[in-house]
Amino acid sequence: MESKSNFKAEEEDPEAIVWAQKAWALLSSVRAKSPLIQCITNFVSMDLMANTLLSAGASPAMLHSIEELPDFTPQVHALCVNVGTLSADWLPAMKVAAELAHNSGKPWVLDPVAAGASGFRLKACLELVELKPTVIRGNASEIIALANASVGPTKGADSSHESTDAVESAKSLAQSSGALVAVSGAVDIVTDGKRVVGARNGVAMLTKITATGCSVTALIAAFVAVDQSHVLEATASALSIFGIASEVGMKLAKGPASLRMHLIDSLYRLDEVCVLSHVKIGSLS
Ligand SMILES: Nc1ncnc2c1ncn2[C@@H]1O[C@H](COP(=O)(O)OP(=O)(O)O)[C@@H](O)[C@H]1O
Ligand SMILES: Cc1ncsc1CCOP(=O)(O)O
Ligand SMILES: [Mg+2]
Repeated sequence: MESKSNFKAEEEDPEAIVWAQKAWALLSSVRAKSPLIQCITNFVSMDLMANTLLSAGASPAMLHSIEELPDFTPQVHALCVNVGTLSADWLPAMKVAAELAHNSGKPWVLDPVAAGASGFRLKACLELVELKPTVIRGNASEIIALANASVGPTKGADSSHESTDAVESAKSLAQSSGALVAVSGAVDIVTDGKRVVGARNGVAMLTKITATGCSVTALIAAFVAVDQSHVLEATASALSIFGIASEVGMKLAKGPASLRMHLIDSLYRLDEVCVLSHVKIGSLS
């Protein structure tokens, strides 16, 4: 473990140390407050998403029955809606939950999985965007499809673009929707339509584990839940913290399956020295 005395970021880049301190403060706040995060998500991601939230200190509830929403959703600290295994019978509950969260002043985060894969999915995602998500987090292809409102050649849940290809799409989607938009990739990009911030943590092998994108979206919901007034900072910090957990986990992993395990263990064990010395967040504009 590095010692704080070896840490030179403060002398080298004052902005970097401010970001690192923010990320640590937000992770500490999630651990202290243990926000309740409702997840309406796909069948593939339920396990990893719930375990990601638990290892970060949050409290997950994978609850999607429309009959329960009026009682439950107003009580949560944030909502995560993910359309990964969308079917027509799930969409009404997603919309009702989004409206309940919005009307209760609770943040909600949209993951538009494979938004451009079909007309049905694109229309559903655009209708959800109308319901005022606090954050939209997708890969580059998903954000480009949403910003252009277009179905196109697709790799399904995976991206066929680099995150840097999607900066203008992300800015325009943020401006048109009022949401903070995050594009994941080798560089995670976060924009409110004016500011653009990049987070450069993470390992490429995350793309070989299904549902890591879904899980980092839920982690964003937990970070925004504990600091609703700084959505951009909370989103960039969640992306960076998840990336750091993967970097630490990668040192012990032999491949995707063991990285999945070490990712969760590392997220649970991250300490201040590790976070302060690993955060790589900075302005891109
Ligand atoms: N080339 C890469 N290098 C490092 N981290 C990456 C890379 N690609 C994606 N990631 C990370 O993997 C996680 C999932 O992102 P991504 O694969 O883009 O989402 P999705 O699974 O929704 O397509 C994010 O934490 C992201 O930062
Ligand atoms: C493979 C797959 N198919 C439908 S949802 C899903 C999981 C996608 O997870 P992620 O977007 O995090 O890779
Ligand atoms: Mg995804």
